[in-house]
Amino acid sequence: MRVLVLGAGALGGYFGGRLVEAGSAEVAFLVRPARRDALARDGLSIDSPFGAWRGAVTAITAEEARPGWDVLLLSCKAYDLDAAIAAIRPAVDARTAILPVLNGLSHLDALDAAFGPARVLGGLAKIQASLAPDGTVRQFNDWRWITFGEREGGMSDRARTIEAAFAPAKGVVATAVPDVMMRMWEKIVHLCTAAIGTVLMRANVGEIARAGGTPFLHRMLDRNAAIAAAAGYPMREAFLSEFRTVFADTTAGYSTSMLRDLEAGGRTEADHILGFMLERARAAGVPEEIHEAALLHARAYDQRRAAGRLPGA
Ligand SMILES: NC(=O)C1=CN([C@@H]2O[C@H](COP(=O)(O)OP(=O)(O)OC[C@H]3O[C@@H](n4cnc5c(N)ncnc54)[C@H](OP(=O)(O)O)[C@@H]3O)[C@@H](O)[C@H]2O)C=CC1
Ligand SMILES: CC(C)(CO)C(=O)C(=O)O
Repeated sequence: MRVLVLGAGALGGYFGGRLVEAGSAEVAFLVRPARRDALARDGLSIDSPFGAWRGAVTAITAEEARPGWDVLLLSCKAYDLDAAIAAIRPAVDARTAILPVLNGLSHLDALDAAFGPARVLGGLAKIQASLAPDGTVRQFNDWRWITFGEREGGMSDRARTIEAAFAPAKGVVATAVPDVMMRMWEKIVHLCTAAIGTVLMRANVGEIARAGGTPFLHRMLDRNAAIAAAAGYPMREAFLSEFRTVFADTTAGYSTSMLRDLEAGGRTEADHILGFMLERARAAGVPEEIHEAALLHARAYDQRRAAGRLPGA
Protein backbone atom coordinates (compact mmCIF):
# COMPACT_ATOMS: atom_id res chain seq x y z
CA MET A 1 0.00 0.00 0.00
CA ARG A 2 1.27 3.49 -0.87
CA VAL A 3 0.46 6.16 1.71
CA LEU A 4 1.05 9.88 1.32
CA VAL A 5 0.80 11.76 4.62
CA LEU A 6 -0.07 15.46 4.41
CA GLY A 7 1.82 17.06 7.28
CA ALA A 8 4.49 15.64 9.54
CA GLY A 9 3.22 17.31 12.69
CA ALA A 10 1.92 15.52 15.79
CA LEU A 11 -0.56 13.13 14.14
CA GLY A 12 0.95 12.83 10.67
CA GLY A 13 4.40 12.35 12.14
CA TYR A 14 3.19 9.82 14.69
CA PHE A 15 0.95 7.59 12.58
CA GLY A 16 3.04 7.98 9.39
CA GLY A 17 6.27 7.41 11.31
CA ARG A 18 4.91 4.26 12.95
CA LEU A 19 4.00 2.93 9.47
CA VAL A 20 7.54 3.65 8.25
CA GLU A 21 8.96 1.93 11.32
CA ALA A 22 6.75 -1.13 10.74
CA GLY A 23 7.72 -1.28 7.05
CA SER A 24 4.18 -2.36 6.18
CA ALA A 25 3.50 0.41 3.63
CA GLU A 26 5.41 2.68 1.30
CA VAL A 27 5.12 6.07 2.98
CA ALA A 28 6.00 9.62 1.99
CA PHE A 29 5.25 12.92 3.73
CA LEU A 30 3.94 15.93 1.82
CA VAL A 31 5.25 18.88 3.81
CA ARG A 32 6.23 22.50 3.45
CA PRO A 33 9.83 23.43 2.63
CA ALA A 34 11.02 24.11 6.20
CA ARG A 35 9.78 20.74 7.46
CA ARG A 36 11.14 18.98 4.36
CA ASP A 37 14.60 20.43 5.06
CA ALA A 38 14.43 19.42 8.73
CA LEU A 39 13.30 15.89 7.86
CA ALA A 40 16.05 15.54 5.25
CA ARG A 41 18.62 16.70 7.80
CA ASP A 42 17.46 14.99 11.00
CA GLY A 43 15.02 12.28 9.92
CA LEU A 44 11.75 11.85 11.83
CA SER A 45 11.85 11.35 15.61
CA ILE A 46 9.10 9.98 17.81
CA ASP A 47 9.24 10.07 21.58
CA SER A 48 6.58 7.78 23.04
CA PRO A 49 5.62 5.52 25.94
CA PHE A 50 5.57 2.73 23.32
CA GLY A 51 9.22 3.26 22.46
CA ALA A 52 11.18 6.01 20.78
CA TRP A 53 11.92 5.80 17.07
CA ARG A 54 14.09 7.82 14.75
CA GLY A 55 14.50 7.11 11.06
CA ALA A 56 14.95 8.49 7.60
CA VAL A 57 11.71 9.31 5.77
CA THR A 58 10.77 10.40 2.27
CA ALA A 59 9.51 13.99 2.30
CA ILE A 60 8.27 15.96 -0.70
CA THR A 61 6.77 19.40 -1.18
CA ALA A 62 3.61 20.31 -3.09
CA GLU A 63 5.51 20.98 -6.34
CA GLU A 64 6.70 17.36 -6.34
CA ALA A 65 3.29 15.80 -5.66
CA ARG A 66 2.24 13.23 -8.28
CA PRO A 67 -0.61 10.69 -8.40
CA GLY A 68 -0.30 7.01 -7.51
CA TRP A 69 -1.26 6.83 -3.82
CA ASP A 70 -3.73 4.40 -2.28
CA VAL A 71 -4.23 6.50 0.83
CA LEU A 72 -3.86 10.18 1.52
CA LEU A 73 -3.62 10.57 5.30
CA LEU A 74 -4.66 14.18 5.90
CA SER A 75 -3.31 15.54 9.18
CA CYS A 76 -3.29 19.34 8.96
CA LYS A 77 -5.08 21.67 11.35
CA ALA A 78 -8.50 22.87 10.22
CA TYR A 79 -7.26 26.42 9.63
CA ASP A 80 -4.79 25.03 7.02
CA LEU A 81 -7.39 22.96 5.18
CA ASP A 82 -7.68 25.08 2.02
CA ALA A 83 -3.92 25.14 1.49
CA ALA A 84 -3.72 21.41 2.23
CA ILE A 85 -6.44 20.64 -0.33
CA ALA A 86 -4.50 22.61 -2.94
CA ALA A 87 -1.31 20.75 -2.01
CA ILE A 88 -2.80 17.25 -2.25
CA ARG A 89 -4.89 17.85 -5.38
CA PRO A 90 -2.16 16.75 -7.86
CA ALA A 91 -1.54 13.59 -5.78
CA VAL A 92 -5.15 12.37 -5.70
CA ASP A 93 -6.38 10.07 -8.46
CA ALA A 94 -9.16 7.52 -8.95
CA ARG A 95 -7.53 4.96 -6.66
CA THR A 96 -6.87 7.34 -3.74
CA ALA A 97 -8.83 7.17 -0.49
CA ILE A 98 -8.52 10.37 1.51
CA LEU A 99 -8.40 9.64 5.24
CA PRO A 100 -8.67 12.84 7.30
CA VAL A 101 -7.83 12.63 11.00
CA LEU A 102 -8.69 16.24 11.80
CA ASN A 103 -10.93 16.86 14.76
CA GLY A 104 -14.40 18.14 13.99
CA LEU A 105 -16.78 17.50 11.11
CA SER A 106 -17.00 20.50 8.80
CA HIS A 107 -13.79 19.62 6.90
CA LEU A 108 -15.74 16.73 5.33
CA ASP A 109 -17.86 19.18 3.33
CA ALA A 110 -14.76 20.93 1.99
CA LEU A 111 -13.14 17.61 1.05
CA ASP A 112 -16.34 16.37 -0.62
CA ALA A 113 -16.54 19.58 -2.66
CA ALA A 114 -12.90 19.25 -3.73
CA PHE A 115 -12.66 15.51 -4.45
CA GLY A 116 -16.19 14.04 -4.41
CA PRO A 117 -17.65 12.09 -1.47
CA ALA A 118 -16.57 8.69 -2.85
CA ARG A 119 -12.89 9.55 -2.29
CA VAL A 120 -13.33 10.69 1.33
CA LEU A 121 -13.39 8.33 4.29
CA GLY A 122 -14.45 9.30 7.79
CA GLY A 123 -11.65 9.24 10.34
CA LEU A 124 -10.60 10.28 13.81
CA ALA A 125 -7.71 9.87 16.18
CA LYS A 126 -7.69 9.59 19.93
CA ILE A 127 -4.16 10.42 20.95
CA GLN A 128 -2.36 13.08 22.98
CA ALA A 129 0.65 14.33 21.06
CA SER A 130 2.50 17.45 19.96
CA LEU A 131 5.25 18.46 17.60
CA ALA A 132 8.01 19.80 19.85
CA PRO A 133 10.01 22.87 18.76
CA ASP A 134 13.01 20.61 18.00
CA GLY A 135 10.88 18.67 15.47
CA THR A 136 10.30 15.61 17.67
CA VAL A 137 6.81 14.13 17.71
CA ARG A 138 5.97 13.64 21.37
CA GLN A 139 3.21 11.28 22.54
CA PHE A 140 2.09 12.03 26.11
CA ASN A 141 0.17 8.95 27.22
CA ASP A 142 -1.01 5.55 26.05
CA TRP A 143 -3.80 6.88 23.79
CA ARG A 144 -2.97 5.47 20.34
CA TRP A 145 -6.21 5.02 18.42
CA ILE A 146 -6.92 5.80 14.79
CA THR A 147 -10.39 4.86 13.61
CA PHE A 148 -11.82 5.11 10.10
CA GLY A 149 -14.49 3.82 7.75
CA GLU A 150 -16.99 4.48 5.03
CA ARG A 151 -19.23 7.41 5.88
CA GLU A 152 -22.35 5.77 4.48
CA GLY A 153 -21.75 2.85 6.83
CA GLY A 154 -20.65 -0.75 6.38
CA MET A 155 -17.24 -2.23 5.73
CA SER A 156 -15.09 -1.88 2.61
CA ASP A 157 -11.96 -3.50 1.22
CA ARG A 158 -10.08 -0.21 1.32
CA ALA A 159 -10.86 0.30 5.02
CA ARG A 160 -9.76 -3.28 5.78
CA THR A 161 -6.55 -2.76 3.77
CA ILE A 162 -5.64 0.33 5.77
CA GLU A 163 -6.31 -1.53 9.01
CA ALA A 164 -4.04 -4.38 7.85
CA ALA A 165 -1.21 -1.98 6.98
CA PHE A 166 -1.31 -0.52 10.49
CA ALA A 167 -1.59 -3.91 12.21
CA PRO A 168 2.17 -4.43 12.70
CA ALA A 169 2.78 -0.79 13.74
CA LYS A 170 3.98 -0.32 17.31
CA GLY A 171 1.97 2.01 19.56
CA VAL A 172 -1.00 2.18 17.19
CA VAL A 173 -4.43 0.62 17.35
CA ALA A 174 -6.02 1.16 13.94
CA THR A 175 -9.61 0.05 13.49
CA ALA A 176 -11.89 0.01 10.47
CA VAL A 177 -15.43 0.54 11.77
CA PRO A 178 -18.87 0.26 10.12
CA ASP A 179 -20.21 3.36 11.92
CA VAL A 180 -17.56 6.02 11.53
CA MET A 181 -19.99 8.99 11.52
CA MET A 182 -21.26 7.99 14.95
CA ARG A 183 -17.64 7.75 16.13
CA MET A 184 -16.89 11.21 14.72
CA TRP A 185 -19.89 12.65 16.55
CA GLU A 186 -18.77 10.93 19.77
CA LYS A 187 -15.37 12.48 19.27
CA ILE A 188 -16.70 16.01 18.83
CA VAL A 189 -18.99 15.61 21.86
CA HIS A 190 -16.00 14.47 23.91
CA LEU A 191 -13.58 17.06 22.51
CA CYS A 192 -15.99 20.00 22.66
CA THR A 193 -16.70 19.24 26.32
CA ALA A 194 -12.99 18.99 27.12
CA ALA A 195 -12.16 22.07 25.03
CA ILE A 196 -14.82 24.21 26.72
CA GLY A 197 -13.43 23.21 30.11
CA THR A 198 -9.72 23.42 29.37
CA VAL A 199 -9.90 26.63 27.33
CA LEU A 200 -12.14 28.52 29.75
CA MET A 201 -10.27 27.33 32.87
CA ARG A 202 -6.78 27.17 31.28
CA ALA A 203 -6.29 23.93 33.19
CA ASN A 204 -6.30 20.21 32.52
CA VAL A 205 -9.21 17.92 33.38
CA GLY A 206 -7.73 16.76 36.70
CA GLU A 207 -7.17 20.35 37.80
CA ILE A 208 -10.72 21.32 36.82
CA ALA A 209 -12.12 18.28 38.67
CA ARG A 210 -10.08 19.13 41.79
CA ALA A 211 -11.47 22.66 41.61
CA GLY A 212 -14.99 21.21 41.82
CA GLY A 213 -15.65 21.43 38.07
CA THR A 214 -16.95 17.92 37.40
CA PRO A 215 -20.67 18.86 37.53
CA PHE A 216 -19.92 21.67 35.06
CA LEU A 217 -18.12 19.28 32.70
CA HIS A 218 -20.96 16.77 33.02
CA ARG A 219 -23.47 19.52 32.17
CA MET A 220 -21.43 20.42 29.07
CA LEU A 221 -21.22 16.73 28.12
CA ASP A 222 -25.01 16.48 28.31
CA ARG A 223 -25.47 19.62 26.22
CA ASN A 224 -23.04 18.39 23.56
CA ALA A 225 -24.79 15.02 23.56
CA ALA A 226 -28.12 16.82 23.01
CA ILE A 227 -26.60 18.66 20.01
CA ALA A 228 -25.43 15.33 18.57
CA ALA A 229 -28.83 13.75 19.17
CA ALA A 230 -30.51 16.62 17.32
CA ALA A 231 -28.16 15.91 14.39
CA GLY A 232 -29.35 12.29 14.35
CA TYR A 233 -26.57 10.79 16.48
CA PRO A 234 -27.88 9.98 19.96
CA MET A 235 -24.91 9.15 22.17
CA ARG A 236 -24.67 5.61 23.53
CA GLU A 237 -24.93 5.19 27.28
CA ALA A 238 -21.57 3.35 27.36
CA PHE A 239 -19.88 6.38 25.74
CA LEU A 240 -21.52 8.85 28.14
CA SER A 241 -20.64 6.74 31.13
CA GLU A 242 -16.98 6.42 30.01
CA PHE A 243 -16.65 10.19 29.67
CA ARG A 244 -18.53 10.99 32.87
CA THR A 245 -15.77 8.97 34.55
CA VAL A 246 -13.02 10.73 32.56
CA PHE A 247 -14.38 14.15 33.56
CA ALA A 248 -14.60 13.14 37.24
CA ASP A 249 -10.98 11.96 37.49
CA THR A 250 -9.20 14.29 39.91
CA THR A 251 -5.85 12.67 39.06
CA ALA A 252 -6.13 13.12 35.27
CA GLY A 253 -3.34 14.91 33.41
CA TYR A 254 -5.67 14.89 30.42
CA SER A 255 -5.64 18.06 28.34
CA THR A 256 -6.62 19.13 24.81
CA SER A 257 -4.66 20.09 21.72
CA MET A 258 -6.61 23.39 21.83
CA LEU A 259 -5.23 24.24 25.27
CA ARG A 260 -1.72 23.16 24.20
CA ASP A 261 -2.03 25.47 21.16
CA LEU A 262 -3.15 28.38 23.37
CA GLU A 263 -0.33 27.79 25.82
CA ALA A 264 2.22 27.63 23.00
CA GLY A 265 0.96 30.94 21.58
CA GLY A 266 -0.28 29.19 18.42
CA ARG A 267 -3.46 29.37 16.37
CA THR A 268 -6.43 27.34 17.53
CA GLU A 269 -9.18 25.35 15.83
CA ALA A 270 -11.80 27.13 17.93
CA ASP A 271 -14.04 28.06 15.02
CA HIS A 272 -13.91 24.54 13.61
CA ILE A 273 -14.82 22.88 16.93
CA LEU A 274 -16.49 25.41 19.25
CA GLY A 275 -17.96 27.52 16.45
CA PHE A 276 -19.46 24.46 14.76
CA MET A 277 -21.02 23.22 18.00
CA LEU A 278 -22.30 26.71 18.91
CA GLU A 279 -24.08 26.92 15.57
CA ARG A 280 -25.56 23.44 16.08
CA ALA A 281 -26.61 24.33 19.66
CA ARG A 282 -28.50 27.36 18.35
CA ALA A 283 -30.22 25.30 15.65
CA ALA A 284 -31.15 22.58 18.16
CA GLY A 285 -32.35 24.95 20.92
CA VAL A 286 -29.70 23.66 23.35
CA PRO A 287 -28.45 26.25 25.92
CA GLU A 288 -25.54 27.92 24.19
CA GLU A 289 -24.05 30.64 26.41
CA ILE A 290 -21.11 28.57 27.62
CA HIS A 291 -20.23 27.49 24.07
CA GLU A 292 -20.36 31.15 23.08
CA ALA A 293 -18.14 32.17 26.00
CA ALA A 294 -15.52 29.53 25.15
CA LEU A 295 -15.53 30.52 21.47
CA LEU A 296 -15.26 34.24 22.28
CA HIS A 297 -12.46 33.51 24.72
CA ALA A 298 -10.48 31.72 22.00
CA ARG A 299 -11.28 34.36 19.39
CA ALA A 300 -10.25 37.19 21.72
CA TYR A 301 -7.00 35.30 22.33
CA ASP A 302 -6.53 35.16 18.52
CA GLN A 303 -7.00 38.93 18.33
CA ARG A 304 -4.50 39.46 21.10
CA ARG A 305 -2.06 37.09 19.42
CA ALA A 306 -2.46 38.92 16.08
CA ALA A 307 -1.77 42.22 17.86
CA GLY A 308 1.47 40.78 19.31
CA ARG A 309 0.14 41.21 22.86
CA LEU A 310 0.57 37.68 24.21
CA PRO A 311 2.71 37.46 27.36
CA GLY A 312 6.36 37.18 26.34
CA ALA A 313 5.68 38.28 22.74
N1 LIG B 1 -2.32 16.64 18.69
C1 LIG B 1 -3.26 15.85 19.21
O1 LIG B 1 -3.07 15.30 20.31
C2 LIG B 1 -4.53 15.60 18.48
C3 LIG B 1 -4.85 16.31 17.32
N2 LIG B 1 -6.00 16.01 16.66
C4 LIG B 1 -6.38 16.73 15.46
O2 LIG B 1 -5.53 16.35 14.40
C5 LIG B 1 -5.33 17.46 13.49
C6 LIG B 1 -3.83 17.69 13.33
O3 LIG B 1 -3.34 18.12 14.60
P1 LIG B 1 -1.80 18.06 14.98
O4 LIG B 1 -1.16 16.89 14.35
O5 LIG B 1 -1.76 18.24 16.44
O6 LIG B 1 -1.28 19.40 14.27
P2 LIG B 1 0.22 19.86 14.00
O7 LIG B 1 0.18 21.34 13.92
O8 LIG B 1 1.15 19.22 14.94
O9 LIG B 1 0.52 19.25 12.57
C7 LIG B 1 -0.12 19.71 11.43
C8 LIG B 1 0.93 19.72 10.32
O10 LIG B 1 0.29 19.95 9.09
C9 LIG B 1 1.19 20.64 8.29
N3 LIG B 1 0.55 21.36 7.20
C10 LIG B 1 -0.47 22.23 7.27
N4 LIG B 1 -0.78 22.68 6.05
C11 LIG B 1 0.07 22.09 5.18
C12 LIG B 1 0.27 22.19 3.79
N5 LIG B 1 -0.48 22.98 3.03
N6 LIG B 1 1.26 21.45 3.23
C13 LIG B 1 2.03 20.66 3.99
N7 LIG B 1 1.90 20.53 5.34
C14 LIG B 1 0.92 21.25 5.92
C15 LIG B 1 1.84 21.63 9.24
O11 LIG B 1 3.07 21.98 8.69
P3 LIG B 1 3.89 23.33 9.04
O12 LIG B 1 4.79 22.89 10.15
O13 LIG B 1 4.59 23.64 7.78
O14 LIG B 1 2.87 24.34 9.48
C16 LIG B 1 1.94 20.81 10.53
O15 LIG B 1 3.22 20.26 10.71
C17 LIG B 1 -6.09 18.62 14.10
O16 LIG B 1 -7.37 18.74 13.53
C18 LIG B 1 -6.21 18.24 15.57
O17 LIG B 1 -7.34 18.80 16.21
C19 LIG B 1 -6.81 14.97 17.03
C20 LIG B 1 -6.52 14.23 18.15
C21 LIG B 1 -5.41 14.53 19.00
C1 LIG C 1 -10.02 14.38 22.37
C2 LIG C 1 -8.61 14.84 22.44
C3 LIG C 1 -8.44 15.67 23.65
C4 LIG C 1 -7.68 13.65 22.51
O1 LIG C 1 -7.68 12.87 21.36
C5 LIG C 1 -8.28 15.60 21.19
O2 LIG C 1 -8.71 15.22 20.14
C6 LIG C 1 -7.43 16.80 21.18
O3 LIG C 1 -6.66 17.01 22.11
O4 LIG C 1 -7.51 17.54 20.21
